[in-house]
Amino acid sequence: MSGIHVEGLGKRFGERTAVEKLSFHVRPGEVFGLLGPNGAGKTTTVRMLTGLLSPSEGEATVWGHRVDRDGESLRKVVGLLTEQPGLYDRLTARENLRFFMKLHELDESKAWPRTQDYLQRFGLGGRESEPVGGYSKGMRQKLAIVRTLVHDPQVIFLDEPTSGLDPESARTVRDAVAELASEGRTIVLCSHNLAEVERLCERVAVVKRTLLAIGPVRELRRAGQSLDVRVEGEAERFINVLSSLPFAPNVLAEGARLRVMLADEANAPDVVACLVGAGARVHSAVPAQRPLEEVYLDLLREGRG
Ligand SMILES: Nc1ncnc2c1ncn2[C@@H]1O[C@H](COP(=O)(O)OP(=O)(O)OP(=O)(O)O)[C@@H](O)[C@H]1O
Repeated sequence: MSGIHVEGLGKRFGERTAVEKLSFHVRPGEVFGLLGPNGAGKTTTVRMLTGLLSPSEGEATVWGHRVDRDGESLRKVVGLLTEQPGLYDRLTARENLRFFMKLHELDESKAWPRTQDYLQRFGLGGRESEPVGGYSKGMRQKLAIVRTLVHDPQVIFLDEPTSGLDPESARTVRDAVAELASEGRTIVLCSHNLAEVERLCERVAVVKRTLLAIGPVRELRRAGQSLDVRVEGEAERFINVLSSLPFAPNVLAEGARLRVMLADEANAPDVVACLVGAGARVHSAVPAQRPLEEVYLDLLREGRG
């Protein structure tokens, strides 16, 4: 069974419940975003899914390996980039990578060419013999990602992979993430950078101890949709007629544009018909997606308590 299957997963630390009744699936080759505020249980979830913590309840399989009992085989198929890169400053990049190859009991003659290919792609080619202590933050992060790939894992968990990177390095890392997914690997991305999540992830789960929402980014952004309408002349004069529609939408006007908030997208044609009936010349009417950040903050507000 490929991909990730999580069913009713939970973790308690003494009196504190860090994760509760979490269920979701991640498909092979998918980049899946795990979002949530500080302390929401993302790291705890990732630690359970990589075999570092045992769940208090529920079940999960990662690429067919049960997280609660197949620890050894699980570690062969998962790669984990934690917030702290965990590299040895006094060792060179090559020595660091060799060390992790040994930990994974890999045949270095096979693992090294593949690893070197990633070093090249990440712009670290030719710097392998330098001590990591002299690397910039971006170089360290990229090396840390290469380190998570030494054993050619099918599933990769990335915790804040671009935090602290300059825009150019962040972009290299993002391109690399997309490329890893295109190779058929499954990627779980924990990030507070919603623009990055929007760019990379097909689907996201928003968690706060438990699951608040899950779905394709596009669909989440469509929830509570609004319609952007461009009319001829000042749009303000149509506010009253639209507000008196039976479903009483909230309407904002700015110049020739109207933003009409709709609870149900099926009402969009009624809005256009009403405007035309009131004498408006409608140039365009397009559904507007809300920024993921707005959707996310609303979900957290609703899920409070
Ligand atoms: N080993 C532990 N012992 C006790 N409590 C813990 C332990 N690990 C995590 N917790 C608690 O579990 C909750 C979830 O923490 P977790 O680190 O999983 O959140 P997070 O979503 O990763 O947060 P952040 O975005 O800040 O990294 C927090 O209340 C945290 O204090």
